[in-house]
Amino acid sequence: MSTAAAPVRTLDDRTASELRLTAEKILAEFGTSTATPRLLAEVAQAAAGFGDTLRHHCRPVDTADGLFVLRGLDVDGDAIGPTPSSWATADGCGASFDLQLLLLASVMGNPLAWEGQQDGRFIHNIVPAAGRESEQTGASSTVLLSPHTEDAFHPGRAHLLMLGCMRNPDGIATTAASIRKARLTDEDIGLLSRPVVPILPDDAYAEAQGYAAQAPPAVPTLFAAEEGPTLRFDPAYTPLDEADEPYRSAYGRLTAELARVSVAVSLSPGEVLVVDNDLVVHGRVPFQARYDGSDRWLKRASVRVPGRRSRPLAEAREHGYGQAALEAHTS
Ligand SMILES: O=C(O)CCC(=O)C(=O)O
Ligand SMILES: [Fe+2]
Repeated sequence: MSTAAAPVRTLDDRTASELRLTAEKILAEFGTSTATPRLLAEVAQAAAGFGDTLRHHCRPVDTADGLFVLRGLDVDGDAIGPTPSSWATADGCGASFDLQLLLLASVMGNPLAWEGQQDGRFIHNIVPAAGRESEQTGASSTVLLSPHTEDAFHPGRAHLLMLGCMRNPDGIATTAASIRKARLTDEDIGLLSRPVVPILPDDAYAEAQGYAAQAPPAVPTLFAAEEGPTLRFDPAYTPLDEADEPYRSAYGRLTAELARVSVAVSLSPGEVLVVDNDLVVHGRVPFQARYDGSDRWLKRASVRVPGRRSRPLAEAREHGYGQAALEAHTS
């Protein structure tokens, strides 16, 4: 893994304060960042009114890195208060940043929420939680969070994943590996483009894991989209032992290639990592949680980009394990 510099887009002070003031005006009106229909309508309207500079910074990922870091947002480490001890107790914490992320997400596309994850919230809190150290979810810490496509089990998963940093005192890195940088033989690409094994719901979705109405659909790992290859990859939740040997070894070579091209992005407060979820798998290096209010704290938003054709059409027939993605704005 390298720490090669990720592409950076820096908001100038004026644009950053316009974003912050807009968020704070909405907060003052509603008194909370809880996404009610009225608040979402106001967010959509405000997002549509932003000028060209902000819009330009929110343009699609445009390099083979498959990601960029947006800089210039302001996070006041004292004002945000202590890091919450779990997502469930994070309501109202960092509310201005929640709304700034929601506004940015609304400029980039349509923010997504899941009924079954973090109670349907549009902005998730990623904090280490006691007792969950070794899970493969955002709440873990002592284990490597293996590289994965976000919500890979679902056809309605995000096109873009945004990770905004509130606090990261030990500089713990998010890892990111782009399929556009990986080198694979045509034979491996052919093998991995066939639907052979399913991707099961991850541990953040207890209800979906109990879904038994229909069998899990086999899905391809790689897809040749018009603009280049895309991937759907979550080895921790892929029953690879159901696949034949040639497939398993091709999968192993893909895993090794992703490790080879992986970069480490250590976010500082106010930085937002934007990852193209069709190009890049992300993860996190292990760390020791403190559980004293000073822990690493990220905010996460998921975005659908209307009209994008980066995925197999057959995904439209998947059941999604009974999970529904909720879109913030009717488009
Ligand atoms: O904590 C991180 O850096 C990434 C965690 C993660 O995979 C996520 O929030 O989706
Ligand atoms: Fe993730």
